[in-house]
Order: sequence, then C-alpha cells, then structure tokens
Amino acid sequence: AQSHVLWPEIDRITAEQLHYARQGVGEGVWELFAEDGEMRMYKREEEVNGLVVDPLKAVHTVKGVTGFEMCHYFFSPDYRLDWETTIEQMKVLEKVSDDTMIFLQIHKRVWPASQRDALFWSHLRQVPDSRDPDAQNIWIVCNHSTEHHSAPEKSNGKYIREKSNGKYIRVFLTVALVCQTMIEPPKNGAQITRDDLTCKITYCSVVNPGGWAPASVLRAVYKREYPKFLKKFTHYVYDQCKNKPIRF
Ligand SMILES: Cc1cccc(-c2n[nH]cc2-c2ccc(F)c(-c3ccc(S(=O)(=O)CCO)cc3)c2)n1
Repeated sequence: AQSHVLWPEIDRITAEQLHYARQGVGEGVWELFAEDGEMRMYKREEEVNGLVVDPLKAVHTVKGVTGFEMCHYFFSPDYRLDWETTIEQMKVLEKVSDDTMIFLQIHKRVWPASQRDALFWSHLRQVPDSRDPDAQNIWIVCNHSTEHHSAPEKSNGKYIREKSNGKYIRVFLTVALVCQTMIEPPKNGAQITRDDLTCKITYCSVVNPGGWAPASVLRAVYKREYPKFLKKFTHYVYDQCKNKPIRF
C-alpha cells in the first residue's frame, strides 16, 4: 500500500492513534461511564461548533483470543454485518491492499437526527517494535474518514448527500482498535492453548456527527451503543475463534 496516494496520511494517523491509545485514562479528564466485567468505557465531553464529539476510550480484557484475531475480525468486511448492528448498508469502495480498504457505511437512523453515513479508510497493521519488551504481538486497526470519487459529498454546504430516497449526513470519524496478546506459557512446557491467551484491548473513537443532532440524543446513543457494540464484537470474535487453531 506504500504506493497509494493515501499512504502518508494512513501512516501518520495510524502512528498517532497508536500513541493516543497507549495513553492511560488516569491523567486528564476521562470520565468512566460504563463498566461490564473487564470492560471499562471512558469519555470526555467535547463539542466542536456546538456539535457533540465526545472522544471515547474503552479498555477490555478478553481471554482465549489473540490480538491478531481480534483485529482481523474488526478489519475484515466479511464479518462486519455479523457484529455491527447499526449498519444498514456497507460497501468496499476500494481495496487498496490486503491490509487497507476504503469503506462506505450507511448506518441506521437515530430519531430525531438525520440518517448518517461514513466513508473511511481502514488499515490493519502489526506494531513491530513495541516499547514493552515482554509484550507479545500488538496489532492495530485504524479507521479514518476520507474522500472518495465514487461517493462524493454533495457540496450544498450542509454535507447532505442526495440519495435516491433520502439524504445522509456524512460523519467524520477516527477510530482505533489496539490489541495486545499476552501469553501465560504452560508450566509443563506443553503446547500453548487458548486458555493461555489473553487479549488486552483499547478501543478509541471520535465521531463528529457532521450535522446538527441534539446533544442529549447523541450522548444517550453513545452511552447505549458503545458498550453494546464492544460487548457484542468481542463475544463474536471469541465464538468465531474458540474451535479454530490459534492465529498470532
Ligand atoms: C457503536 C456506535 C457508537 C455511536 C453511534 C452508533 C450508531 N447508532 N446508530 C447509528 C450509529 C452510527 C452512525 C454513524 C457512524 F459512523 C457509526 C459508526 C460507529 C463505529 C464505527 S467503527 O469504525 O468503530 C466499526 C466499523 O463500523 C463506524 C461508524 C455509527 N453506534
């Protein structure tokens, strides 16, 4: 993918998001708003031009899967409709390379706001030189909004794009899923099984709704949808992997 026009941006944003994901939630103004077992969800309340863009950071620990497996199922278009409940339509506009694709997703409408769509590049990468010497493989999927000739935004100023039977407001998003595999080697030198695996997950998301939506409605949607999404996604990956050979 190094030859693609987007490559410099993909490289820069992916590196930035890896650094951002690694920052703890201790410092700064992260507010814990949801807990479920090992999952902790934090947000910061921020508005841009009067629009709620509350950054989200979730941390979670899932036993029995690797960081590669978690990132693979998040990245691949083949499984997305199995775990993403808010998507109405999804299209791969361009396959840049095996590890980089451009998606157009039309999401379900959240009353009373207008329906949204998202156009973003998605990049899967193994993080080569982790600072943590005993860290196993760290993998990242970064999703970042982009333009694309085959899905232009109608420039009528309000980013409303005409569609045959309606109008979509295009969101602006940056999302990162960073997964680290921890292996507890079996004492007796036996082969590693899924019981010896733990995946440490950090999910970061900033979604600018792109057009007016009531702050109260957006905050309620985020509060409901994010925990539901991460719980459903991680359970889905565990179920998909549990009877398959381990992939690091
Ligand atoms: C999980 C979640 C959080 C906040 C809002 C909603 C939601 N409810 N109804 C419509 C949406 C909606 C509207 C626009 C979007 F771009 C995304 C959106 C969310 C996540 C991602 S992703 O990149 O994390 C996973 C790929 O779909 C992409 C788009 C989701 N879902």
